[in-house]
Amino acid sequence: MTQPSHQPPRLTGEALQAGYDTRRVLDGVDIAIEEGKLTVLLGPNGSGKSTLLKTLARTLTPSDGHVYLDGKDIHRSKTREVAKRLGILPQGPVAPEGLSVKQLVAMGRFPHQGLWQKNAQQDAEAIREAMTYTHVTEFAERNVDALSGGQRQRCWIAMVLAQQTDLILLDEPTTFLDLKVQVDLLELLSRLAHEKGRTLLLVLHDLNLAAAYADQLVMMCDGRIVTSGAPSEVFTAPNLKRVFDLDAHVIHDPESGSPICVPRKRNQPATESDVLALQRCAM
Ligand SMILES: Nc1ncnc2c1ncn2[C@@H]1O[C@H](COP(=O)(O)OP(=O)(O)OP(=O)(O)O)[C@@H](O)[C@H]1O
Repeated sequence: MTQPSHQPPRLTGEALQAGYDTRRVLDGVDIAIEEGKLTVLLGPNGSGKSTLLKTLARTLTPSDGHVYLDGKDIHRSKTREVAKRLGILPQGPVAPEGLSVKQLVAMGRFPHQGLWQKNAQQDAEAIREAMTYTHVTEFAERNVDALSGGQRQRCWIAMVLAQQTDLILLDEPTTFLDLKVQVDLLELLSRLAHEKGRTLLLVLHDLNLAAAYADQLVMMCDGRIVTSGAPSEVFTAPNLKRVFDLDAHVIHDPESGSPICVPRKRNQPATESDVLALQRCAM
């Protein structure tokens, strides 16, 4: 895939407070996304991962604090200027009705197309590459809304890749994908970071895939960052308990050394209310 032409971007958030109407979600978040690395945000449902991603990507304005992209306040920067540096795939995107896959992927090129300035050849090449990388070329002419959840997800990722930004933020990109495709996607994203120098920030729910592919893990709970660092440092049983309230053993993959969490079976005897709940399910 074409090499980005700029220096790797530096994205930082300082003392971020953000939320929705009167509801505060982020409560004083400081974060620096490492350049040319793959960083994964982990945390339980509702802990503020998407809110942080949106705030860093400029789609949500913080009530306090700042986000800096290459030293410049992102919320004071122009949309097109930011879109040339940063691409985001939000959670559960919806395509306009009747759009073909190729048209969707082509939407990723908008920051590169001025009113008077178009580079059709460069656009076509970026679209072709992104579709090849995500294995959606065979669907090119089909309507996005006629694809399966996993096929559609790959098309959205192709759109973000076609944008050819140095910084890529993806909110739960592996949703709907079967395990093999999840692994393929994470391999691709990892290559983009390590071979092409792109900076990636992902929200993932699969703890073991996150630990296997992330260079950096950022663990969140209740709108705050609890801990962050290399998986070998922070993917520990005490941290999993602290962040997810999960009782688990952490073992290590004999080949790669990556930490793996194995939830501990409780083996508790069924209570009266468990039996009643099972009976209700059987009715
Ligand atoms: N548009 C919104 N309006 C109001 N509240 C919202 C909105 N989006 C999220 N929230 C609330 O903000 C809190 C944090 O949500 P957020 O989506 O950031 O969490 P998350 O960690 O990404 O969760 P999940 O893993 O379930 O996707 C939650 O309590 C959620 O209900």
